[in-house]
Amino acid sequence: MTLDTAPLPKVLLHDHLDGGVRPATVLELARETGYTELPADDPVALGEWFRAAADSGSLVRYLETFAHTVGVMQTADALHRVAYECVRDLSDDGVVYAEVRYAPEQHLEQGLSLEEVVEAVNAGFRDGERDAAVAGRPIVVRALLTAMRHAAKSREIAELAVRYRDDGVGGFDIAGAEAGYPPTRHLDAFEYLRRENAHFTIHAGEAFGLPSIWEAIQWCGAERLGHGVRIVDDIQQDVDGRPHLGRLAAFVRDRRIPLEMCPSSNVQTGAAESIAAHPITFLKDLTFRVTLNTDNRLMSNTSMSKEMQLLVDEAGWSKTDLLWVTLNAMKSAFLPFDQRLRLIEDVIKPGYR
Ligand SMILES: O=c1[nH]cnc2c1ncn2[C@H]1C[C@H](O)[C@@H](CO)O1
Ligand SMILES: [Zn+2]
Repeated sequence: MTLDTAPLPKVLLHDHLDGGVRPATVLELARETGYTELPADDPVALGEWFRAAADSGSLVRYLETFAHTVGVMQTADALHRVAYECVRDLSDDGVVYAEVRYAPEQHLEQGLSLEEVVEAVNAGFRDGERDAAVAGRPIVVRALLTAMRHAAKSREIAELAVRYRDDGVGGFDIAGAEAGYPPTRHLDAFEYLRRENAHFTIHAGEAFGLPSIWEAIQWCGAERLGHGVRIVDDIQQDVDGRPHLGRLAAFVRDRRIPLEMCPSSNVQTGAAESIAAHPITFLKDLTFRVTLNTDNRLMSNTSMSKEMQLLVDEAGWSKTDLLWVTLNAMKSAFLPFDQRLRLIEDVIKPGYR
């Protein structure tokens, strides 16, 4: 029997605002804001350009494509529009809770302050939530503020995340090229966040392996891992195929550290060979706290429904597996416990019955 993933309630913890802009919106904003660098001039061709360019097998080249979305997201109106459309697109896809991240420091080119960036995005999220509810597809959205790991603004962005924590911001993250930029470069930001009882996740174990995951958890105190796929390097299989977890993998599983896994993105950057061979299935079978995510809907031409469908069609996932990752994600959200529980009992479980 085929399984239609479209109607299932979904929870999304790892989605980049600047990686999910509609192609038609990129074109319109480029026209409005005078951005002249776009590599195509119709929405279909532009969408295809992003997907193909991101299909590079390298995280560094994959990240180069963001110049064109960040380039058109430099005004309050543009940020509001992109945030609003993001919420509407996610809710139309059946997402009931989402954490959407972006790097405020990348949106200052035309004179916005960090606060103005956050407030424009927040306003777009709130308007999107309101209209989605009116349309009968309620969704809760929180922002995660990202600092770029090659830059030196992480402490400032961490303070920004704390300042807005009661106003739509769920937590903090670091992203960007991983090799050469270990998370401990930003230890100061993470220590500050811990003292402030604030939430944070770290992109780790995507383009670089176990040392990055180990630093993120044991030095920086990450609550969740962005990707974390390379944790499989710490799991050996004996001749009978029985898995043996190393100390770090065992720690990640025993502590229930959530892995924000993004299968299509990983195939594009070369972190996984295929959807069928993606470690998410192996780790799910080993009962790691796996979650399923989109990463960049534009660059991967994907959605939560598509990521779910790919796992069903190419990796043998069942509806029970999809419910499991959805509950894992809701349990791991940077949202107060009572609100998580309410979404689980009132929305997610009924939606899978
Ligand atoms: O998968 C990723 N790994 C590391 N960095 C990423 C990934 N996807 C997006 N980014 C970067 C590029 C964006 O401009 C930035 C903020 O969303 O985060
Ligand atoms: Zn990411």
